[in-house]
Amino acid sequence: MKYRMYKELMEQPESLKRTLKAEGDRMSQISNDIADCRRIYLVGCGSSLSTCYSARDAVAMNYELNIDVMTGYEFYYHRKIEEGDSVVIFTSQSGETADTLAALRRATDLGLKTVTITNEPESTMASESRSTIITRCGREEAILGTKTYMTQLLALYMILFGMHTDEVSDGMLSELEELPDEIGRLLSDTEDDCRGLAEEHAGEDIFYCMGSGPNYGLAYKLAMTMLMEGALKHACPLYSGEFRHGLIERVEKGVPVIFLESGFPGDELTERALRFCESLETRNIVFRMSDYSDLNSLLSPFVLAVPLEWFVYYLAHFNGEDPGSTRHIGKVRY
Ligand SMILES: N[C@@H]1[C@@H](O)[C@H](O)[C@@H](COP(=O)(O)O)O[C@@H]1O
Repeated sequence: MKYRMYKELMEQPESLKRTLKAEGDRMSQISNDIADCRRIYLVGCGSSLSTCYSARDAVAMNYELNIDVMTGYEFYYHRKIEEGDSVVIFTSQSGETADTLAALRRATDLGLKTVTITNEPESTMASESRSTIITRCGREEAILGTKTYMTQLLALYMILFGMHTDEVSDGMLSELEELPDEIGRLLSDTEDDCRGLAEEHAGEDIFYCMGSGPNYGLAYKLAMTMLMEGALKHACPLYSGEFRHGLIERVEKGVPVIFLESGFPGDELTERALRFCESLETRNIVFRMSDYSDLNSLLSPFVLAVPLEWFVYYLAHFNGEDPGSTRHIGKVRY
């Protein structure tokens, strides 16, 4: 049986391709416009917030930029927001989320440069923001965000790496162009294995999800939207380095822990946590970038998202749930 989300998953390569084509020039124009900004705020909620974490952490591994990530209401209520040479980049697939919209209005009141990355050209945020990037996904129904996640992340990487002119950014910008094909390949190559993995773990109630560097953002998305919203499972995200400050006391034989590993410096801690978990015989599920793609490891939040999407899709299926549906909150209204 195929749920509606299936089609949206399959549309990810085309959405990436269309977004690159239609918005590539505007993204590099924004990179130039904000190149001298002293501080960059990245603001979003849920799946959109996760793209902010990943982009910040990918950039931080290469450049010294002042980037703060905040949820919509955090930005709204934060007493001190640096004014002057600051830019606020908002991510909201609907362009209507109340939290993020409140933050946009505060940024506008403060006279800050604002950029909104959204999938809805007619949304309130698109009309109130100084600049906009429109991700070209067509309507997305799945609560957890699939193609809008991929394209938002693409836009953030394009803008933030595009602020630099050196080998790292040139390499990154050209590898981003390869993503549509790579994501297409992964969609067909990983479905069967991840379906099997989901069947094996269908009865679990909770998953701990950890990653380091740019994979933390993906671990956050995995727990908050993919597992909790999509598969209706309990889930908890954490930075790998935080393992020994809480979870270490809770892991025991049989507890499922998902590890995202991409060979980042911080993955030394991911590996250490994995070895500890192995010694306790927890149920470890490991997603390694090197098993899936030869692209730059900084692109692992795109690459690993695909097997995770299949895992979550089938986890919901084996529990009799529609992975794209919602019980309470509803897809943000348009
Ligand atoms: N249930 C949805 C999440 O899945 C989504 O990530 C978030 C942000 O939505 P948007 O990206 O439209 O601002 O809103 C709701 O909480």
